[in-house]
Amino acid sequence: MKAREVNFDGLVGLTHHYAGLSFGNEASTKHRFQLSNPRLAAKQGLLKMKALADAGFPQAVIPPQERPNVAVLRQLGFSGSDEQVVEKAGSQAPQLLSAASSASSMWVANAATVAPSADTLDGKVHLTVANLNNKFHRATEAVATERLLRAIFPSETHFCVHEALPQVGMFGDEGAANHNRLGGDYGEPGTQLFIYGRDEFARHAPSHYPARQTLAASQAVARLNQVNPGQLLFARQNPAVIDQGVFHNDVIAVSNRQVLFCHEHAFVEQASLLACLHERVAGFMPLEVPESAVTVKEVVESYLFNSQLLSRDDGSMMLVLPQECRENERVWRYLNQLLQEDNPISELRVFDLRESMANGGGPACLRLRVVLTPEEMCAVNPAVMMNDTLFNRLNDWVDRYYRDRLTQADLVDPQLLREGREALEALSAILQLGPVYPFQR
Ligand SMILES: NCCC[C@H](NC(=O)CCC(=O)O)C(=O)O
Repeated sequence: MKAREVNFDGLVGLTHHYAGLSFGNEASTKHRFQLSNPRLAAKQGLLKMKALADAGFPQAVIPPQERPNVAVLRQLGFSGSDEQVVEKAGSQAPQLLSAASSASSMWVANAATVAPSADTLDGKVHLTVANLNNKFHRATEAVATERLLRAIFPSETHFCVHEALPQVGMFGDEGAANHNRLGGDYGEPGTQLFIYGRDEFARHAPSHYPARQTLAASQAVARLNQVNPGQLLFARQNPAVIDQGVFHNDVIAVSNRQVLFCHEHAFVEQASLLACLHERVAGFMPLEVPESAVTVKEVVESYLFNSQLLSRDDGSMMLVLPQECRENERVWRYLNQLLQEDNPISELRVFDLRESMANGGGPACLRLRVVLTPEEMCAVNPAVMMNDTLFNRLNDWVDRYYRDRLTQADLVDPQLLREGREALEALSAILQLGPVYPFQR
């Protein structure tokens, strides 16, 4: 039995809403204050998980975090009972209540950077939690993410979960969204390609939008994860595309095994990076999309590269795309042409993820890839693995607890806080997580 890639998808939380919190992420800015539908959002995500599990791709789920985050509001000076804290924040600083209520932990590609055991010096699977330092609402995820990952990967024989890097801009780290692994079979040592947008020492940075990932952070993550130094590469994302809304590398590139599917403007000195990958990766196959076929603007609108490239046993690959790709004529034409060409991609699969997409999160943002050997797989908390039973239970759970409309103004409702806690109490039992949530302690 060989190692397999397991996709862990974030389950959308009960307070999913559009607050325009992410400067540099154009979808977030564009949909600020629009009406959201948390129930639909959670169901759209669950349907993707179920469909991929049914198609034979190992699939698991990562639960949402407790929101509103009362502790962080207390840290900002709001006081009284939990309900009073929320009420005061809502009336005095609604934007802070929004940040403390964001369901952004759903985008688990930003939860951590993972190193499979085939790549590490101690032969364990390493996961370094991302500090998400660039955005306040996201930086508050790190502590709870660590706790959740420990509940999902409890075995210290097989797994090593590292706390996030220091919370400072110099070490801004956004996790797996800026990390690619290339190679042959999943269980063989791979080449880990870390992508950064900012190098504080060299003063490389875009001019308009922030670059969230730094080189210093990527290097620290590689050290913590004990990646064999011979398997490491660091490359810089093109600052011009960050300024066009490519706030994470997974908005402009996706890799799987020997394939790197990316735009021609994705990286600085792209030709030499690809030449280096040709030397390192046996059978390396770059699929570079030219600007003449799909512009960077169209990339950002359609999320073409925020797709999942999944391997079948016969070596062929399926590309999992958001429906926005089908709705863009030029993108869809390019994709159908790609299917005809000589490459492993043999199927396109489209999902409606509109609720998440409107905040800038596509199929790839919603999943964290973890390569596991059969033995490591057995050491994962089995209750998080997606199957018919879990799918039905989670759907019922969503029906029972989630609202179907939410605006920023609703966040102040103390009933939402109570609903959330009741729901997470039930969820932690379904997923056998133990008392992971702050209100349970
Ligand atoms: N990988 C996709 C991450 C999307 C996420 N969006 C947000 O947080 C938007 C939240 C809001 O604006 O309500 C981000 O930008 O980090």
